[in-house]
Amino acid sequence: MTRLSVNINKIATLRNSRGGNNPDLIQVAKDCERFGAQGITVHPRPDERHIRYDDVFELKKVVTTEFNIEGNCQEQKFIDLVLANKPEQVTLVPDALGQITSNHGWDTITNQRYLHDMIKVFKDAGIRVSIFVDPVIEMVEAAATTGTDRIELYTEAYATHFHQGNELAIAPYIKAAETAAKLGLGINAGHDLDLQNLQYFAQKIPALAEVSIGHALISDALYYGLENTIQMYLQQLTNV
Ligand SMILES: CC(=O)[C@@H](O)[C@H](O)COP(=O)(O)O
Ligand SMILES: NCC(=O)COP(=O)(O)O
Repeated sequence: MTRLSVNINKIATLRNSRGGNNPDLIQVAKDCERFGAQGITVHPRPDERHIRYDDVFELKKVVTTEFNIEGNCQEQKFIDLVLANKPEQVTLVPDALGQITSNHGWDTITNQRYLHDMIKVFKDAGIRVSIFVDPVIEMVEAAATTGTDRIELYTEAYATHFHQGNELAIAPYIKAAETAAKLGLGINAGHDLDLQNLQYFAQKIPALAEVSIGHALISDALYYGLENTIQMYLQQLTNV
């Protein structure tokens, strides 16, 4: 069954908006796992707009499922943070500093040598590596020679077109996943997945190991409550 990793960036956004510790990020992470989350994902960005570097050290102490740290390894501070905390997984994302959110995968062809060397650093530390890629066959093929354990398919395009009624938007993701599986790569996915588009995606993508979901899930929790919401997302991943 595809694992659900809850991205708690937006809990930190709410906390930081008033400068205190409410909501308590660490307690929310523990509660997410208690409610059924099979992983906790965070994406500390250099401007610490939501997840702060210090949060990662505190989360490492309490996360008992799978801890997934996302970020741009072109920042030395990120490399040091990951190596100091040794999460189960690091997901390398090529975000520029000023981006409002992640909006593209790696060019695994032009960054082949760089990614190969960076991935080795994390794998030598015993950390599983996933790299964020667009559903483009050539990018998936080049990902396979970087040494990465997994790819994370960037799903914004799927999510956007799905909401416009275009289920054909899944096609490039199926081809990318089939190529990844043939090349021995694990398959994760994330960005803009939600209660409406998740089940169809999970049904169509072979061997989908993990989805990391944050923005929509935390937004849904405002209406349904966090425990209910996590259960609703898990339900979408059951028997697909
Ligand atoms: C890599 C990705 O698509 C998301 O995990 C990203 O972490 C979202 O970042 P924000 O929560 O800052 O939008
Ligand atoms: N890697 C995707 C992730 O962690 C959460 O993305 P989103 O659900 O906040 O768009």
